[in-house]
Amino acid sequence: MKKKIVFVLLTISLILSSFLICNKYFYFIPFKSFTSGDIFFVCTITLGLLIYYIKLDRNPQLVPAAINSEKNKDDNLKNNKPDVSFDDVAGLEEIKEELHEIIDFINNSQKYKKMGATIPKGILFYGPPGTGKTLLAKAVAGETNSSFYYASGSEFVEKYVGVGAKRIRSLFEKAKKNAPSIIFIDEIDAIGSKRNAESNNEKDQTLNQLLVEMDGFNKNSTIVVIGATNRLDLLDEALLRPGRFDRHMFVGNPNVKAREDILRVHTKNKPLDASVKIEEIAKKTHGFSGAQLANIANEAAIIAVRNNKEKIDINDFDAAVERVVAGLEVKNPTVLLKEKKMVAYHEAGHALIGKLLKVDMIQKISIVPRGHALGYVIKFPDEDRYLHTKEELLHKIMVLLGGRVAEEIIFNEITTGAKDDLKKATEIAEQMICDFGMSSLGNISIKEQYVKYNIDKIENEIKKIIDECYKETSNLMENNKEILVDVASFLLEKEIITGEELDEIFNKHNNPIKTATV
Ligand SMILES: Nc1ncnc2c1ncn2[C@@H]1O[C@H](COP(=O)(O)OP(=O)(O)OP(=O)(O)O)[C@@H](O)[C@H]1O
Ligand SMILES: [Zn+2]
Repeated sequence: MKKKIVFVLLTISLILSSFLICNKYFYFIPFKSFTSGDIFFVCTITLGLLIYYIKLDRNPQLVPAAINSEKNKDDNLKNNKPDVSFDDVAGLEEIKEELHEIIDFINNSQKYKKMGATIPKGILFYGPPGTGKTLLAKAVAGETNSSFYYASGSEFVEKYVGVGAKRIRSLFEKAKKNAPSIIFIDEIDAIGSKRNAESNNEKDQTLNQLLVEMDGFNKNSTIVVIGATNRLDLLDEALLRPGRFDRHMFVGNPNVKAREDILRVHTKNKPLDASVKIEEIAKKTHGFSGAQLANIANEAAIIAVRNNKEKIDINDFDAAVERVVAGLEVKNPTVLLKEKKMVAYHEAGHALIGKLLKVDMIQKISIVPRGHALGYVIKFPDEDRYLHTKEELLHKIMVLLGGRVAEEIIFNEITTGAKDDLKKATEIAEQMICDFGMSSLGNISIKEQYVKYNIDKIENEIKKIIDECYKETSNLMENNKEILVDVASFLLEKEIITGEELDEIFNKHNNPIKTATV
């Protein structure tokens, strides 16, 4: 507002001073009586207004644009009472159990207040993306008939000092007005990451404001703030202190039972053919997040519609899983014959080592290009595993190296196709050294901040592990070269090979030699 008034005054004085100058030097009529002193006076005022206007422009709280954008962002905060209950959240039983207490606090807050108990203010959900953190927060709001305010941490990150803090303030004001409320702040690490000497002032102010708000509320109104992050380790200690986000709940990827439940929730309203066995799909989707499973159910329905089917059958689900794993099938790919051969051997290399070392169950190998991949192996572990031995990790690395080793053994040439394999293999080796104490550096864990001081030693160790695995993989593959050739030839001809067909090829060769000594 202030800026607008200044702008109008500035415009008037600019017009007036231009008019007076023109009047003096070009002698328009009728204001010949103005003196140079008058002109100087008006010009000085104009200049003063101009300087004031420019200064105002640099002050963020008063910039119309900033206020405007804030308004828009506030409008994005969904002020509603979500129609989501715990029945919509599959799996995550322990978390739901813990949240029941919070729900009771909100639903019967007077009972607790009478006893002098304070209601928990902040809950932190952490874990990988797509695991249902937002869904859980909405369900808490749904179960307590609370207003739900969604905000993403990145919305508060602004260039101008004070804008983020102001936004936090207005978010809490709204929540208080409509209490009971659940405020959900996704990606809270965007504002709540550890403060250090290089921190920027704006982020610190925003975080401080959040802390102040959290310390101040709940005397009379019932508000629970739920934060979500993929990285708990990045958060500032101040945020995790008692009275703030002091309840931490890990929301992880679902196990086989939970995957089954999630698939059931998302196929509830879909017509399924008798061929669809949800528990089988759950077994084949190890490592998938809830969001990916929801996506699979939806994709399967879309594929069934495209094929003019009345019901969704197992083929639609298989195609949907494949699409989520490997991306869209590339129609009419222009892959050269030599490239195709390379890809066939590369994928056969992964499959051969995988089967020999019994790492995961191979469901399908394909050299039909999808997404960025020219070929791929779809596999799933026998069971959900939480512990891995050193040997198992080394075997995983060997399977990843299997593609490149096959290229080298057959073509005496290596390709760029192993890029992702090498990245994953290196990551496993690095974890073995820095997290699991499984290298010659000893039974130690190397914290992230100390990695840079030990980088040479770590790189040496990584190289040692990868080189050894590579050598073992080469030996294993040389010893079973015939199986490799058979699998690759089958792939070249048919482009796709199923788990059963792979078993048949293996069964033809009586004694695969499994001399991996790592
Ligand atoms: N446990 C679950 N039960 C049912 N559906 C789920 C579950 N987990 C995820 N989903 C589905 O996945 C979608 C995305 O999940 P959500 O947005 O809650 O994940 P998130 O953990 O908040 O992800 P991000 O960290 O990326 O924000 C949900 O809308 C829901 O359809
Ligand atoms: Zn590969």
